[in-house]
Amino acid sequence: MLVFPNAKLNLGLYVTGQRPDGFRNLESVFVPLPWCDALEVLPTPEGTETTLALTGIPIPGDPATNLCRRAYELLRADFNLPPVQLHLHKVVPIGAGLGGGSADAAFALRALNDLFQLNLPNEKLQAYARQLGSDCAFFVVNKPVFAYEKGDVFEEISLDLTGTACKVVYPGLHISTAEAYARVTAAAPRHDLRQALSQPLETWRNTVSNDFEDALTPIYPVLGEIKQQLYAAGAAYASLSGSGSAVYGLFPGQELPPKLELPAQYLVWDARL
Ligand SMILES: C[C@](O)(CO)[C@H](O)COP(=O)(O)OP(=O)(O)OC[C@H]1O[C@@H](n2ccc(N)nc2=O)[C@H](O)[C@@H]1O
Ligand SMILES: Nc1ncnc2c1ncn2[C@@H]1O[C@H](COP(=O)(O)OP(=O)(O)OP(=O)(O)O)[C@@H](O)[C@H]1O
Repeated sequence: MLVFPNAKLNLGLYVTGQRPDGFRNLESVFVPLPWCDALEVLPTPEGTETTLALTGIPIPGDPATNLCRRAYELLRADFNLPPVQLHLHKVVPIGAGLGGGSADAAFALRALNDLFQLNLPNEKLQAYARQLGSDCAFFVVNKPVFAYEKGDVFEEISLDLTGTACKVVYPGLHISTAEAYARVTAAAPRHDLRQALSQPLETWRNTVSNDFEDALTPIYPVLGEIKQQLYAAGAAYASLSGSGSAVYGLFPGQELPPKLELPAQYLVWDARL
């Protein structure tokens, strides 16, 4: 079975409080971004080892702790799954705030559920996904949502950005999520995100913000420079995604986003949502 785990964008993000479990509460709107990895899951005969082949962008850390493998181990513990061959081709940048690793985990759960006909409903898959990371549960249903608590409890919203031209710029900075959270002071949300995002996209610039952007831009000025370039090129809205370092711009009404003069080592994704 071959699946294509996609990334996500955060439209606004407020870190709203400290939780007893050490995590933070947040409020954010998540939307799918069709920048994708590829993940193949094949059953192998009993008696063989489960394997994980990794190609594409190198993933830091021990492959034994790769989120695809952890997703498999989680289900195997409960469902006595046969061994599998996993092959992850990594395309979405890491430490980018795009949820790429989380998507790999959630798509692995979904693929194993389908392949072995486990018939787990989305609520059960989300419960497994939450054990693998706060962002993972979003990718089970993979539709725009207002997310709260750890970013893993959702309320449906009617927000349709389909067809909107979008540019995502990854400047090659790997910002660890834990480091980013450590730099943000929790506070009450400045706006009701659902209300702000129901207004025309051109108004979001004044109402929709990301607390990580405010905390990280003084340390990594390049984030502010990219955002300024996106606005100068005609973006109606531009922001850091999640805890960065990817910065995106939305260009409604345009076929494709304009070209930007950017250093050759930056990764750029240009397409329509
Ligand atoms: C920044 C976001 O991408 C916004 O969508 C997410 O909140 C990050 O989610 P994630 O990458 O799945 O994060 P996790 O793997 O669950 O946690 C990584 C680290 O981020 C911090 N963390 C994460 C989520 C959260 N609600 N509060 C936190 O404080 C914790 O220090 C944790 O050890
Ligand atoms: N399949 C995977 N893809 C990417 N990173 C993975 C994967 N499996 C495990 N990891 C680990 O997760 C770390 C990336 O997590 P981090 O939260 O810093 O970045 P991120 O891109 O914002 O994460 P996420 O993609 O989960 O939102 C990597 O350094 C790597 O060690």
